[in-house]
Amino acid sequence: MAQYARGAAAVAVIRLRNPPVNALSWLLVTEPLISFSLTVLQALEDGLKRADADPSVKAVTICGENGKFSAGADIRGFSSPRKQGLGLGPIVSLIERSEKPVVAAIEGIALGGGLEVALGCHYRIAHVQARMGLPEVTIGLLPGAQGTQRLPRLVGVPAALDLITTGRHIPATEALKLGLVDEVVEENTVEAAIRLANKLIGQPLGPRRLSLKPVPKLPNMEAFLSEALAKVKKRAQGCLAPELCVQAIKAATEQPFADGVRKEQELFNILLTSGQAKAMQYAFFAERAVEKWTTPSGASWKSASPQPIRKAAVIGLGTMGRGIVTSLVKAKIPVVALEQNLEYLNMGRNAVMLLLEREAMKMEQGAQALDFHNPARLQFAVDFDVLRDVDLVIEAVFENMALKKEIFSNLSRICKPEAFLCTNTSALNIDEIASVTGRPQQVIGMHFFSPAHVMRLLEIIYGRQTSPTTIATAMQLAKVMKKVGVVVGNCFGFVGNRMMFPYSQQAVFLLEEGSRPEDVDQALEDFGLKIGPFRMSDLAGLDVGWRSRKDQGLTGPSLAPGTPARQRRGYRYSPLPDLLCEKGRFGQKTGKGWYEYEKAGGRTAKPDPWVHSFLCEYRNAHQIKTRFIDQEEILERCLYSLINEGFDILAEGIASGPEHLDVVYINGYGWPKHRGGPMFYASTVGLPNILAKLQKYSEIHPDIPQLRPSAFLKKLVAMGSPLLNDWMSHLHKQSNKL
Ligand SMILES: CC/C=C/CC(=O)SCCNC(=O)CCNC(=O)[C@H](O)C(C)(C)COP(=O)(O)OP(=O)(O)OC[C@H]1O[C@@H](n2cnc3c(N)ncnc32)[C@H](O)[C@@H]1OP(=O)(O)O
Repeated sequence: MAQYARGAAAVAVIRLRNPPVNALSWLLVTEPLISFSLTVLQALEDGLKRADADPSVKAVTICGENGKFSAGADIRGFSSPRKQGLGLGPIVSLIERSEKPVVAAIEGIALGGGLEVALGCHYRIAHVQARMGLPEVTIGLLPGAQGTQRLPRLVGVPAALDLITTGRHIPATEALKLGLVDEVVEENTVEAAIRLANKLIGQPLGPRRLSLKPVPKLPNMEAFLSEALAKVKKRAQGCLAPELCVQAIKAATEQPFADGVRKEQELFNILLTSGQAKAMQYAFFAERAVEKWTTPSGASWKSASPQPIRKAAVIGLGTMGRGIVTSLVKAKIPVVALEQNLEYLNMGRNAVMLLLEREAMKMEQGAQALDFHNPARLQFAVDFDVLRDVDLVIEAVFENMALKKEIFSNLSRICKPEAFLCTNTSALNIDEIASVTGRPQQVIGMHFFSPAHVMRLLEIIYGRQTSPTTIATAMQLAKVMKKVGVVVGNCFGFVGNRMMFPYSQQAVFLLEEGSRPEDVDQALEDFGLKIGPFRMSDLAGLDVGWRSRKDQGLTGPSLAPGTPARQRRGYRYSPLPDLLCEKGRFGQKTGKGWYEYEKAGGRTAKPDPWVHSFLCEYRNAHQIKTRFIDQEEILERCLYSLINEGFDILAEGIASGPEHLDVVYINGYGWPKHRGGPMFYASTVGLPNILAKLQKYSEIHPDIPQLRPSAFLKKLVAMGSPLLNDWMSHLHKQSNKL
C-alpha cells in the first residue's frame, strides 16, 4: 500500500502503492500475498514515522508507484462505513511538521487528496507531463485535507478559487507558472526529487511550511469573494459543492490556519452527508461502468477488439457534420469532409475552419497542434471516390430515411470492404439503413449531440447484425474524441430521445391544462435541468419535431380527415406545437416560438403575451377548464413519465443498466449531475413513491399511456425495491406478489 525504501544514503523514499491510480484508501485492504493488512494512509503515516525515528535518514521523498503520484482519496470509501478513523488532514500536517525536508515527486497525476499530500511537502517537483488538480468539487465535495487552506497561501486566492471551484486538472507547466510546483523536469522525477532532498538537508524549513504563511492579500478581497460566490452559485444550478468551496477559501482569508481547517471540516461534512456527493460519485463510477459495454446477445467489451481508424470521412457539412469534423480533427484523426456540391462544400468548409480556429485558440499549443490547414489532416471534397481508402465514414445528412439509404448503398459500393459505416441519427432505424448495404455487420448508429464538438455524449446504437468489433471500434473512437460513448439498442429515439418524448408530451399537456411555458421551464430549471423543455424546443427549432410528426402522419396533409384535434390512435394528443409551427413560430430562428426573442436568431427568451392569449383561446375552443398547476405536479408529471419510459427501456434490454440512462441524461440532456441521473433520482425518491404517483396521474389521465406504470417498475416495487445496482438482476426473476 506504500513502500518504504532508501533512495540515496540519507533519503527515505515513500512510494504510494494502490493500483491502478494509487488512491489513498483508508479502508482496511488485505493484501493476499503478504500477511498483514494496511491502508495507504496507515502505510504513509508509518513511513513518515519510521523516517523521523531513523537518525540516518535526513530527508524524505514521497512518490507514487507506476508513474502516478495519486488520484486522491478512494472515492468508493466515501459511501462505505469507515472502519478506522485515520484522516488524511492530520497526515498532511504530519508531513509538513517533519523536521526533515520532504519533497514530493509528482509524476502522472496528483489529484484531490494526492495533491493535498504534495501541498504538505516542503518542495514539489513535477514531471513535465504530470497533471494536477483538486477535482473534489466534481464529486460533490471540497478538498477536505486542508487543501482549501494551503492552496490559497501558496498560489493566491484567485488561482485557488479557480482550481478548487472548477476542479480542472492543470498541466505541470501551468502549475509551475502558478507557483504550485517548484520545478518541472523532463528526466526521472523521483531521482530529481532525491537529489533535491539531499541538497536541502540542514536547511531551514519554516518558510516552506504553508500553514505558517499568510494568504496573499487582495485590495478588494471581500468584494472579490462575494462576486466569486455569486458567479459560482449561478453556474452551479443548485449544486452545493462550489458554493461551499468558496466559503472554505473565504475562511482561509479571514481566520488563522487551524480555525480555517476546522471550518473546512465542517463544510466537508455538510457536503459528505448532503446526498449530492453520493449522486455525483455515483455519476463518476457510472461513466466508467458504461465503458464496459455488453449486449443481450452476449457481445462485450471484454472479447471485442477495436480496429484502428487511420482515416475517417464525414458526409454532410450541416450543423452536426461540422461539429463531427471538428471533433475528429481535434482527436488527430485525418478526415475527409464531403458535401453534395461546391456551394455547400464552401459554406461547410468556412464554418469548419471557423470552429477549428476557435478550438485552436483554447488549446495549449494552438493551431499548430491541430494542423488543420494541412490537407493530409483535413480534406474537403464533393466526389464520393475520395472515400475509397477511409477506415470509417460518419454520415451526417438530415434525418430522411430515403436519403440515408441512398447514401449507404453508395458507401457499400465505394468504400473498402473492411470500412465501418456509421450514421448520425437521433431516431431512425439502424437495421433499415444497414439493409441496403452488403455489410450490415459494419453498420452502426452514432448519435452525436449538438454542438457535436462540445457535447460529451455519443449514443452508439447497434443493429441486429452489428458486429462486436464494430461496437468496440465506435466506442474506441468515442474515447479518442474525448466523448462518453454509451452503447444502446435500436428503437425509435434510442435511449435519450425516447425518454424525452413522454417528458415533452407532459410539458405540452400541462399548457393545455393551465400552465404557461415559463412556469414549466422554471420548475424544471429550479430542479436543476440546464434548460426547460420550452426554452429547449425554441433553441432546437419547433420545425424539427413538426417535420417528424408529419412524417409519422400525426399532423399535416397525411392526417386522415375527421381525426379529432386532440386525439391520435385513440390516445391524447396536443396539437399546440403544430399550431405554433403553422403560424411560422419555429423558435429562436424566427424570433418567436414558445417565447418571444429580440430578433430572429435572438437568444433571450421573454414570456410572450401573445402565447398566453393564444393558450387561453385554445383552452376555450376545446372547453378545457383551466386550473392552477403547482411546481410539484409539473415536476412529477414531466420527470416521472421520463423515468417510467426508462424502466421500459431497461426491461426491453435497450440499455444494459440504469447507469447507461443516467450517463446519457447527464451528458446529453443537461440533467443535473448532483441528482445523479433520472434513474438514480428515482432510487432516491423511492420506487414505491414513483409508482404511486404514476398510478395517481394515470387514473386521472387514462388517455395518456405514458403515465401507466411500467411493468418493470411494478415488479421492482413488488420485490421490495432493491438497490439500483441490483435492478437488472431482478429483470427475469419471478415475483409472487405480481
Ligand atoms: C478527506 C480527504 C479528501 C480527499 C478528497 C479526494 O481526494 S476525492 C478524490 C479526488 N480525485 C478525483 O476525483 C480523481 C478521480 N479520477 C479521475 O479523474 C480519473 O480516474 C484519473 C485519475 C484522471 C484517471 O483517468 P483514466 O481515464 O486514466 O482512468 P479511469 O478514469 O478509467 O480510472 C481508472 C480506474 O481507477 C478508478 N479510480 C480513479 N480514481 C479513483 C479514485 N480517486 N478512487 C477510486 N477509484 C478511482 C476508476 O474508477 C477506474 O476503475 P475501473 O474499475 O477500471 O473502472
